[in-house]
Amino acid sequence: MNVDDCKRAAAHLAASLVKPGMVVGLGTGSTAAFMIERLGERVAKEGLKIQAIPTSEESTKLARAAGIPITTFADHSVVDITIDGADEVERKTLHLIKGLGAALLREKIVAQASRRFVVIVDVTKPVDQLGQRVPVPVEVVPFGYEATAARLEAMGAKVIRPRRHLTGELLTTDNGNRILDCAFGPIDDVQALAARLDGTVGVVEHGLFPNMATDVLVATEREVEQWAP
Ligand SMILES: O=C[C@H](O)[C@H](O)[C@H](O)COP(=O)(O)O
Repeated sequence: MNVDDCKRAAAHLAASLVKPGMVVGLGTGSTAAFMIERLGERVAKEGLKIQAIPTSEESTKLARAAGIPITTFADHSVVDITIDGADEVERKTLHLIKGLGAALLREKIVAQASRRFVVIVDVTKPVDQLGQRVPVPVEVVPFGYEATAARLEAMGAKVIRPRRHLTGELLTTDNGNRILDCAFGPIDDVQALAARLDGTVGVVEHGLFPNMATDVLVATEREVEQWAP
């Protein structure tokens, strides 16, 4: 199995957890895209009746193309299940880093409103310590982002600023903000760092998701392992 086959395997197992009548949070990214495609197949072939809250404009487009009915928090304050990818999963704690796809703010809003938050990853994502492989994406308001970057650097981050598209164009999130990727290196106390980022002026949200996943499905070459906190 290549990486895409692994992502698809985890995505399909997660999609099988969705039951008729559920409000479903749709994550963002390449792994979540396989799950959206699979849910679309279930809607078309089994007549599965669900309503979905996507976590990005990109996932909204995919859901519409797949024929999945969309709803909003105006009609549903609680989400039954959210299925989303991640950039790193800490093996011992199941804390996550998310947001390399710039969708972290809506992803966190939807995950926090969910009864169950199922994370789907391939075998490249688990790490011993968060921050080991990827930076922490931090969504900041455009005004004064240089000052915000300086604050983040004072907290020990090497800040790559601000994120651009591959074309070189400055990235604007779905919420009109910027992303500063903050390399902290291996993070000893994820919750303490999350609290400091929460308290930083100019920071809208960050990609640390401590104690949020209720299930992590990790696809290896041979099977999909199911981890729980
Ligand atoms: O902002 C993006 C999200 O947090 C994604 O869920 C995360 O980057 C994982 O994406 P992928 O499944 O493409 O590796």
